[in-house]
Order: sequence, then C-alpha cells, then structure tokens
Amino acid sequence: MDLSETTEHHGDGSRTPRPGNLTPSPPRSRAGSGNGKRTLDEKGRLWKEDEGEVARLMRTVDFAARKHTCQRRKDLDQTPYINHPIAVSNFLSSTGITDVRVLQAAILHDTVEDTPTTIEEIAEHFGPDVARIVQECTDNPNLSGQGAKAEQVRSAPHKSKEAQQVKLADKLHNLESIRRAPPVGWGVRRVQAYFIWAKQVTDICGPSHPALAKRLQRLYETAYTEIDGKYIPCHPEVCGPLLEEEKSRIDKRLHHLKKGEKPCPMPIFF
Ligand SMILES: Nc1nc2c(ncn2[C@@H]2O[C@H](COP(=O)(O)OP(=O)(O)O)[C@@H](OP(=O)(O)OP(=O)(O)O)[C@H]2O)c(=O)[nH]1
Repeated sequence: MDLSETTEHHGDGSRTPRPGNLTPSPPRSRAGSGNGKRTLDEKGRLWKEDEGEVARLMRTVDFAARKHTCQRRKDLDQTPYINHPIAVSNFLSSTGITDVRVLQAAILHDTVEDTPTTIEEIAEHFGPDVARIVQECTDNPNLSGQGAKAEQVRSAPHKSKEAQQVKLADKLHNLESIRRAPPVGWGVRRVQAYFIWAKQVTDICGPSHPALAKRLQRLYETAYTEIDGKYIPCHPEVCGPLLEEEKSRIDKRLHHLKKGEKPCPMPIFF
C-alpha cells in the first residue's frame, strides 16, 4: 500500500472517527487475516489509515455508484451509467495498471463533470493525487460541444501520464459502446465524427499505455456499426474492409433486435 497516500486521508475527519474520538477501550476487532491488525471504528468500518487497497477501491466504486445512481447511458438499452466508469477502470487493471490511484480516478472520472460532485469532495475522500487525476479528466465547465472537444485535443499532450491512461480507457469504452450500439439518434456522420475526434485524442495519449493504444488502433482499423440497415465503417479514413467476424457480430445483434429481444448478454470486452 502507498503509505504517503494513506496519510492524506487524515484531513478528512468527517466520517471516520479519528483515534482520539474513540472510547479508550482497545481496538474492537481485526479485519481479514494475514493483513496485520486493522482497527475498526464504532460502525465497524476500517479507519482510513488502516484501509487496504481493496477496501479503498470498493469505497471508490460505492461512492461513484451513489453519485451516478440516477444516470443512464445514451444507448437503446439505457445501460446504467456506472457500468461505464467500472469498465474504464477494468480496462486499466486488466492491462497491467496496478497504481490504485489511477484505478480510483478511472472509477471517479465522470463524477465532477456529470454530477454535482466537487473536486474538493474527491480530495477529501480519496486524497489529492486521485483528485488531481480526476480534475485532469474533467472538461472545462465553461466549454461545451465542439469547444470542449477541441480543448480535449489541445490539452491532451499536457496531461499527466496517469490522466492520459484514464483518457485512453475512457475513449476505448465509449468507442466500443458506439460500435456495439450507437447512442439513440446518432447517424453515420455523428458516429464517424466521434471516431475521428477520439483518434486525435488517443493518438496523443497512446504512449502512456501501449497495450491500450494497440487495442484502439485495431478498433479504428476494423470497427463497423449498423445504422439504418447499412454497415458503416466507424472511422472512415483508417478502417479497412468489413471483416466476416465483424459482420456476423452485427448480424447477431440485429437478429436479437428483430425478435424484440434485448441484445443482452452484454459482450465482455476482456
Ligand atoms: N459512446 C457513448 N457515449 C455515451 C453514452 N452515454 C453517455 N455518453 C457520453 O456522451 C459523450 C459522447 O457524446 P457527445 O455528443 O460527443 O458529447 P456531449 O453529449 O458531451 O457533447 C461521451 O463523453 P465524452 O466527452 O466523449 O467523453 P468523456 O471524456 O466525457 O468521458 C460519453 O461519456 C453511450 O451510450 N455511448
């Protein structure tokens, strides 16, 4: 565990009683086995300074899930929004990223942009390192539409390696989602414009995490989607001919849709 980070939690003081606030009785319990002594507060929660990485990640997922509770994605199935940040974090952890602050920032990356959460709240609960990465992944609230998109391209080279890694995974999941099921109302031009713009961002961020960059490149070269009965290449400039496996993936989805079924089960990307 990164001890420098656990010390950052001392500033919290709001939810987890500090040692001085506890009754003078000895620690009430031990959590887990083989992890040494872990002190619990009166609600049976670990003190933050005793919190291991797994507990910290679960607390982060719980926080993000509460913040995104009422939100849905833009796809036909109206997927719960929280699926997106969890998938982004999973893309990172399953491709070798072990820095728990990056995995936490991935889980939290849309909380400030898309919910009333503040950066100060993120810093209070998760420390300044996580807050800094989340801040870097948050669009300037004074910009929207094309302005915000242009700013993502402009600012990408100046972001930290950690923020660039989150950006790569974020874009990868959005692109995979569009390929699988474009947001309701998106036509060919909007899908292709999104792919063209996303590639500008991910080409800049690519060196921060080559495994994801490689995967993105393959996506740009092979991804098709179906709109109004036509198979369209998602990235019009980079995409090659329609591959058989891509066609049968789309046909399978159309078959389910025609039968009025939900195209679930969701594909598992890793
Ligand atoms: N592909 C996809 N995107 C969805 C879906 N539901 C919500 N979104 C969000 O919508 C944005 C893409 O739609 P746009 O029309 O390009 O963006 P805007 O609504 O924010 O202007 C993405 O944000 P972004 O700005 O591109 O990325 P981020 O940096 O904010 O995460 C993505 O997070 C969905 O079902 N599929």
